[in-house]
Amino acid sequence: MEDLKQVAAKAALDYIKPGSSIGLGAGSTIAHLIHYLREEASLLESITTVTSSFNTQQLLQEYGFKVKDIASVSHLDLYFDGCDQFDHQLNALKSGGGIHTREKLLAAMADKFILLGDGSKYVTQLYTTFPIVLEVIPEAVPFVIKQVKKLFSLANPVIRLSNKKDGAVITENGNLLIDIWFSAFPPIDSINHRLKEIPGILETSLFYNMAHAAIIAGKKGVEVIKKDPAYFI
Ligand SMILES: O=C(CO)[C@H](O)[C@H](O)COP(=O)(O)O
Repeated sequence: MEDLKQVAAKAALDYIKPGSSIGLGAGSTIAHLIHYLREEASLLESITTVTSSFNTQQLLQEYGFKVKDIASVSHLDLYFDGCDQFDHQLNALKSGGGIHTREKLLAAMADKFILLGDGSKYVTQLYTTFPIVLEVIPEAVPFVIKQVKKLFSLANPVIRLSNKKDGAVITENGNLLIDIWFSAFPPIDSINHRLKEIPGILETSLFYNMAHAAIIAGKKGVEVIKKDPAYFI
């Protein structure tokens, strides 16, 4: 059977011009895109890449792409990333990877932020099957948990634990992750503002009003969904 993530990744190639600066996120769809980019000699040699993901960085380096450090970049032509799910307004949850702070940084510096995935990721509205994740400085964890419970009666905030070692997951920035499980989401246009008023929270995994377009592959083929129909990608 055809791998739809692979189909979406191949379609993304049409939007990448030689010489451009490209940000790449995490996951299997992005890995497929990198495989396709490698097959295009004019792109492999000319594009500059930067990534939010350790695994993606390993792949890019193995294939000989030019990879810049995030700290040396303030602008990107394009940022491609997968997600756990996204809605009709292109609001996305990027909760699984635990690297959303870096992902959001790269998404924010790109002229065009394009989500990639198979059709299963596209939902009418975001479901609570995924948590909203907070990256939190270690000293603030008990305070943040208390404040989240006060702010949202339907929230269950839990520290993300590692299943590969004893203890909590520690992010690349030396912080902890708090998964907030909701039985129902509060209005999503207010969630980020409300959470980010709590001192100690670095970033949330809700990418609200950030993506410009999404390329998804389903049984009926590839669909490009644009936030603004007049938007050119
Ligand atoms: O947002 C993410 C994690 O938080 C990843 O981009 C997403 O999980 C990748 O998914 P896939 O492997 O289906 O491309």
